[in-house]
Amino acid sequence: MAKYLGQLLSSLKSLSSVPAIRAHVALWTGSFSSWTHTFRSIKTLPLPIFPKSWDFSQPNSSWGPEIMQMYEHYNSQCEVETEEGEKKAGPWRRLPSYNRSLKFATGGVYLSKIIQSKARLFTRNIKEPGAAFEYVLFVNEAEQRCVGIFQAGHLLEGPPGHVHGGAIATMIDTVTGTHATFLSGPVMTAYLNINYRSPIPLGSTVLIESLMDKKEGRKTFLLCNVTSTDGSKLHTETTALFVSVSVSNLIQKG
Ligand SMILES: CCCCC/C=C\C/C=C\C/C=C\C/C=C\CCCC(=O)SCCNC(=O)CCNC(=O)[C@H](O)C(C)(C)COP(=O)(O)OP(=O)(O)OC[C@H]1O[C@@H](n2cnc3c(N)ncnc32)[C@H](O)[C@@H]1OP(=O)(O)O
Repeated sequence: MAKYLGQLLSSLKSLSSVPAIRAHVALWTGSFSSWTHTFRSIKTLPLPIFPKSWDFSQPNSSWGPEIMQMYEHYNSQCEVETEEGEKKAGPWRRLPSYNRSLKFATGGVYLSKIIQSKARLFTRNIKEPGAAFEYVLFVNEAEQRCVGIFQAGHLLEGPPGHVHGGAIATMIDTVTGTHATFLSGPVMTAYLNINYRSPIPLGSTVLIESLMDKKEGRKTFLLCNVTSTDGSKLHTETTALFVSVSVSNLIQKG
């Protein structure tokens, strides 16, 4: 087990220099900037994972005008132009999103003994575009903020015509969990304290904003609001705690 885990982690680290998957890998291996700094010198690498994986955080035909408008708003701030007309990274970064975990480590080592080959990320396992969770996440490192733009599909109904509270909690966990991982490396949700203030109409798009509250040792505390996209309507307020974990302990427990 230790041997496989070592291969997995070294594979994750090396993949940090492949731009298309850098953000995804960083979520599993620690803070983005520290890894890019450490592995900046690696130029050519094998591509053992996600060779054909679909990045679900890009627009599809089911996206309505509201989610598209919000997507454009943040995406346009991912790359900005200097006064000299040169392009450079902007304050926001779009996070890619895949429906599966690692399958192969460097050198083609098959990881099915560690990660079930049929495992799929809960929010990305319904194939019909627009039917369930349509969302995209952006992170702002300087401001320690993360936002999710979420369009709720018809399969997420709870109260008639409105989104199920569990589906809302899932999206809050997704945004805050990703944010906490970005800030602190591998974490587990210890609690989500959610106050539901007003229902979310099915089919609508909402903004999920996660803010860093404080860090105390292994504990990362976050605040998260779900609002209408113009900010005029508050749907939920959440306080969340994530606890840093060692990946090897987690796998051994499982
Ligand atoms: C390798 C993990 C990778 C996780 C990856 C996460 C995100 C990945 C990013 C991108 C992937 C894409 C999407 C992600 C989408 C969603 C993210 C999902 C995240 C989850 O959905 S994850 C599943 C639900 N989650 C659980 O299944 C946790 C079950 N649970 C446990 O596994 C343990 O319970 C644990 C680990 C939480 C702590 O256990 P432990 O033994 O490591 O540490 P310990 O108990 O000593 O606590 C240390 C200090 O935290 C305080 N503390 C602990 N719990 C507290 C509580 N509830 N309230 C107040 N304080 C609490 C203690 O009081 C102490 O505080 P102090 O140090 O001050 O004394």
